[in-house]
Amino acid sequence: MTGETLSERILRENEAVFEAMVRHRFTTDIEGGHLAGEVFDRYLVYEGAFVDTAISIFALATAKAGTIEQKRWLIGVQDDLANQQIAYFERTLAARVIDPSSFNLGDPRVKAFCAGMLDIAEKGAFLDTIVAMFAAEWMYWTWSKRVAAAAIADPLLKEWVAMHAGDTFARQAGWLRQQIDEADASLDDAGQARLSAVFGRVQALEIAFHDAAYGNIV
Ligand SMILES: Cc1ncc(CO)c(N)n1
Repeated sequence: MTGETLSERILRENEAVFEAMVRHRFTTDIEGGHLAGEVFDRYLVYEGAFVDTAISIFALATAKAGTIEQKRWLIGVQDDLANQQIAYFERTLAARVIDPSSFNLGDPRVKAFCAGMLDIAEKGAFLDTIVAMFAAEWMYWTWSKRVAAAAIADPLLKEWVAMHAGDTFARQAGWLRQQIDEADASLDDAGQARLSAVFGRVQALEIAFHDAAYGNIV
C-alpha cells in the first residue's frame, strides 16, 4: 500500500492536463487584468448554458445516490446552482446588455463539454458523476483561489471569481473529494484507473470549452 488516497492518485495521474487548465489564458487574462470584454460576454453565455446543464447532472447524481445524507447534500448543490448561480447570470447578462443569440451556442467545443458531462451523468455510475464534477469544481476552486488575490476591476467578474474561491464552493468541491476517498476501498485498480481517466477527459473538455470563449476556431 502506498498510503495514497484515490483523489490523490487521480490528481497525480492528471497533473499535466490539470495544470494546463488552471493556467489557461482565460485564468491568466483575468489575473493580469486584461480579459477582453467580448471574451467575458461570450464566456457568460456559454457558462450559463453549462450551469443549467450542471443542475441536471446533480439531479442525476441525486437519483443514483445511495444514502439520504448524499441526497440532501446534492439537493443543496442544485439549490445553490438554480438560485445563486443562475441568478448571477440573469443579473449579469442584463447589466452587460448581452444578447445570447449573438453568440454561437452551437460551438462544437461548448456542445462537446456540456453533452460530454451530461453523458457521464446519464450513462455512468454515481461515482463517475462525482468524479466528473470533482474535476470541474476542484479545477475552478484551484484557479479562482489564485486569481482572487489579484485586483479585478470589473465588479461582476470579481464576484464570479470570488464565488468560486469562497467557502461555500470550497466545501462543495471538498465534499466531492471526500465521496471519492470514501469509495476508494470498494474499487479495484481497474475501477480506480477508469475514474482517473474520467477526470482527465473532463479537463481536456474544459480546456476546449475555455478556448471557445475566445471565439471561432481558426
Ligand atoms: C466550465 C466550468 N467548469 C467548471 C465549473 C465549476 O463548477 C464551472 N462553473 N464552469
